[in-house]
Amino acid sequence: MGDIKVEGDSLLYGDSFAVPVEQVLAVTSSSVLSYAVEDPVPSLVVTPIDGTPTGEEIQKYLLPSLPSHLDSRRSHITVVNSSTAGTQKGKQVYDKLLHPLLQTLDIAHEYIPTTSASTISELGVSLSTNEPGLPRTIVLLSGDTSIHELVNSLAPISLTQTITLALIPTGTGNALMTSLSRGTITSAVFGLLHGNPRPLNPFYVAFPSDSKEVIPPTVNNPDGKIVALETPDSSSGARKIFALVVASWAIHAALVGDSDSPEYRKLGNDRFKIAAQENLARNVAWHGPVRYSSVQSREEEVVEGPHSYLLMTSISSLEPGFMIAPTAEPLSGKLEMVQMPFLSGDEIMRVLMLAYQNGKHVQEKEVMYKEVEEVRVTVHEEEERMRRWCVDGRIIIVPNGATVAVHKGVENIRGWNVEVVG
Ligand SMILES: Nc1ncnc2c1ncn2[C@@H]1O[C@H](COP(=O)(O)OP(=O)(O)OP(=O)(O)O)[C@@H](O)[C@H]1O
Repeated sequence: MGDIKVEGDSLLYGDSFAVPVEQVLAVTSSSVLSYAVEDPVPSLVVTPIDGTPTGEEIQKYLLPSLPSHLDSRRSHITVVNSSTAGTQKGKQVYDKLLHPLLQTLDIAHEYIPTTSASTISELGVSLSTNEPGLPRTIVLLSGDTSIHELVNSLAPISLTQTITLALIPTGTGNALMTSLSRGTITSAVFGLLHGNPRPLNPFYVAFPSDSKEVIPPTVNNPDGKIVALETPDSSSGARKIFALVVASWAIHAALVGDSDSPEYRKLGNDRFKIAAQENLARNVAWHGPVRYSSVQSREEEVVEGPHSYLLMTSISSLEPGFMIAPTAEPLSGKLEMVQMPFLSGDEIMRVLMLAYQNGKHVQEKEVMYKEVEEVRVTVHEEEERMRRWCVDGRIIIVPNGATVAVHKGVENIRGWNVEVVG
């Protein structure tokens, strides 16, 4: 028996123990749940207590009852581990931290480790064919690509259902969770326990029905392939892809596309850098009018081009330090557009390097930076490589003369309300 309280940087329980507060995950009526810093993943530590929480500072750690999304009587909880994500530590995160945590809190759940590149999409599809029952909570141990795949595999439904996603960043990039200040595994687990679900509000890109998708090389298919672009609502005309991070055309899409091609893959980790250098050295311009309605004016304006750079995003930093859209607010539904006219490779590089200085590039006269409702681009390019778009890393090729529309965030995804807890 004794008081349990926060003093300075420690959580104290009588004379028995002290835990650094940043390692505390939760204080329940019978235990302190914290983690031990271990390589390569933290592990759960459960310390039984029989004391009274005291003081204001301890409030944020208290877990008097389970939130609805973690209460297995009120939600169907599935943990999915994207096995190949990042450095493949998802299984250890589950074994050492998440599974013991869920067990200690008596949270019944199913566990699905991915066994192929289609496991996540299959889960997404199955959600609409299952009888509607309890609301679904999906804890996803993954990077951004898996989140994109899950959201984009949801089939249309007529009666709205809600899915709560709890994202634990085990991928290479983790741009979405980093932008939500939950970029570490333990901060995300803290968010899972104490955070409230908020709408994901993904923006979307509508491609014409005769667009194609580049499927990157895999072990079984080392050359990759190009297929017709299909989405779950393909029958209704335009192909809508929901985006969590980025949609781009021009040099950004070109270098992402090149770096994923079989030739560049052989270059290993340097491939993105080399693709960037080579694209900058080409000094080519992309042609086609960019029509946009800014939130400020709400009227359609046109930039005729030619262009070097066009990127739309809902998050501020695509990678740590690279602040491409300084005023972006993740989950807000807001969409920012960054455009540059045709510039030399050296100029593009100079301007983009300013993004590493807290997004200073937006003050340059060459950069157009706007919060937009919608951007419509009509692509006029003969060469296929100039008609490539990038959506969250996927490469889509549009026909010459096609118009691509990028629309700000929406709450409803083909009938689904997808929320993120954190
Ligand atoms: N067992 C598996 N075999 C083949 N592909 C898999 C398997 N498990 C997952 N995948 C695929 O690998 C990709 C992993 O993407 P994920 O976003 O989780 O990690 P990442 O690519 O390392 O991170 P980021 O997208 O943030 O850079 C997804 O496309 C997923 O479907």
